[in-house]
Amino acid sequence: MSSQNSLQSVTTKTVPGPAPNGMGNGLFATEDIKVGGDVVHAQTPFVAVLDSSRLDDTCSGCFGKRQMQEGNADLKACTGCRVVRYCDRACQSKDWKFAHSMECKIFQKLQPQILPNNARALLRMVLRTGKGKYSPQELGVFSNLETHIADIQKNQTQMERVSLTTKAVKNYSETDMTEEAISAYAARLDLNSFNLTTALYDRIGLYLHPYAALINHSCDYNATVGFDGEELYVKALKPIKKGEQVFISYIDTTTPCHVRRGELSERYFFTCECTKCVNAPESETLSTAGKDDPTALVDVAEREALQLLQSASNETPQEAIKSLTSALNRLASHPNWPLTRQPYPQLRDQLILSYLATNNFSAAFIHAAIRYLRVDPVLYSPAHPIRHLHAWILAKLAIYLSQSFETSPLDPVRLEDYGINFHFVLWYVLADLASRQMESCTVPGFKRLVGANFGQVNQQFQAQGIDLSKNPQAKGMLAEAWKKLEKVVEAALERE
Ligand SMILES: C[S@@+](CC[C@H](N)C(=O)[O-])C[C@H]1O[C@@H](n2cnc3c(N)ncnc32)[C@H](O)[C@@H]1O
Repeated sequence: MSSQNSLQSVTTKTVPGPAPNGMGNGLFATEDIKVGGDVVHAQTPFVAVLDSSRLDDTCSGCFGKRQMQEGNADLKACTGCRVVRYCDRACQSKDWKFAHSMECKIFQKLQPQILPNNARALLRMVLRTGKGKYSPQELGVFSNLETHIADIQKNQTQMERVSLTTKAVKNYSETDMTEEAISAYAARLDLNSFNLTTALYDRIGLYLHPYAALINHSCDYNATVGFDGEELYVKALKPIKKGEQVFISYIDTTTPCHVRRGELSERYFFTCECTKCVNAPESETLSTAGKDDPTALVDVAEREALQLLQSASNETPQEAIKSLTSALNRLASHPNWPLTRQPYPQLRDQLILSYLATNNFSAAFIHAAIRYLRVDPVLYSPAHPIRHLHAWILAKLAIYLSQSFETSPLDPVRLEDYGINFHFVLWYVLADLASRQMESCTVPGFKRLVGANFGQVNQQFQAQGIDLSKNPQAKGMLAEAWKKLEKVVEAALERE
C-alpha cells in the first residue's frame, strides 16, 4: 500500500534514510514494488518553470498536458507581462495562485528581457518562501538537500553564475533573505532539479521536488522519472525489494564509463562506483588515458563521430543529414563498432530528428525501424520509457506513410521495393505497446495516448471485417508485413 508522505502532495512506497558509500541521504522501498509500479508520485512541484524557448508554445499552467489531450495550440499571453501563456483562465488562475501573481510585475519591468529558466525558478522559490507558501515540512526536506556549495566555490565559472543569479533575484524580489541563503537555494536548485518533460518525453523546462530529489544515482538504476503536466512519477524499472535503495539515472547511461563519470563529477560532484562502472570493460575506462594516442583506433573513431554529432547540432537539418550519415558510415565500417555502442545510437537518434525536420518521413521510418528492432532491445529493458517512446515514433511514422506514401532519393533503401503494409506495422507496434502498458514506466498521459490510438486503429480494421488479434489469416499477413520490415532493416544496415 502506498502511504501519504508527511509532504501533502506526495504518495510513495519509500522512506528517506542515510545511504551508504558517501551518497548522503537516499530513498528506500517500504514494500516490494513491481515493474511499472509507482515508487513516488508528486502532485505538485516545489517549483517548475518552462525553458525560455518553450514559453511561447507551452502553457505555463498545465505544462502542455491539456494541449496534448485537447490538441489546443491557441495559447493566450498573460496581459500583464506577456511572457507566459496559458490554455485558458483555469490554467492562468492556477499559475497566478502558485506564483505568477508575485512575479508578473517583475517580468513587466524587465521587458524586453526575459530571465533564463534557472533565474525564474529561483525567483519563484524566493517569492513563495517570502509569502509563506511552503509548509514547514516542505522547507525542511528542501533545506536538508545537498548543495555542494563548497565544490561550487572551487569552480570560478560556476560560482560567478550562482552569484550573478543570486544578486539579480535578491534585487528583483526585494526579499529579506540574505544573499547567502539565496545562493544556497540556487545551488540546491542546480543540483536537485529534474528536466521537466511532456508525457512524450520532450524536454520543456526545470522541475524541483525535494522528496523526489532525494533519489540517488546509479548507472544500473532500478527506477525512472517522468512527468504528466505538473505531476511527477517515479516508476520501478526493475522489481524493487522492501528495504532496497531506489536509484534513478541522472545522465544518459548508454555512454561509456569514462563519459558517464565525467558528466556526473562535473555536475553532481561524485565518482560513480555502481556495479556497471566498477565492472566496465577496459575499453570503456581506458578511453581517457588513450585520448591523445593517435594509434588508439577506437578513440579516434569515437572522437571523430562525437565531433560530427556536435557540429550537426549547429547545422541546418539538410547539412546535418550529410554529416550524420557520413559519421554513421564511418562507424559502420569500423571493425569493432556494434550498432548499440555509443555514439552510434546517438547519431541515429539525431538523424531521425533531422529527417523529421525535413519532412522526409520514409527515411525517418527506416532508421526508426532499425532503432526499434536492433538498437533498443539491447540498450533498454522492456519497461523503459525511451523504448516505448521510440516505438510510438515508429507507429506515428507508419500512420503517416499509410496515409501518404512518399519516398526520397536520400532513403537508405527504396521502401517501395518491399511492399510493406504500413497499416499492419502500425497495428503490430501499437498492439505491442498497448499490451505492455501495465508494466511500462511511461506516465498516464502517454498510456492514454497509446490506448486511444490503438482503439482507433483496431476499430478501423474491424470496420473492414478484420480482427487482427483473432483471425489466423490476418495473423499470417501481419507476420508477412513484419518479415518485410526485417528485410528493409537488414538491407539498410548492409548499406550503412
Ligand atoms: C539529487 S542529490 C540526491 C540526494 C542527496 N543524496 C542528498 O542527500 O541530498 C545528488 C547528490 O547526491 C549524491 N549522490 C547521488 N548519487 C550518488 C552516487 N551514486 N554516489 C555518490 N554520491 C551520490 C551526490 O552528492 C550528488 O551530488
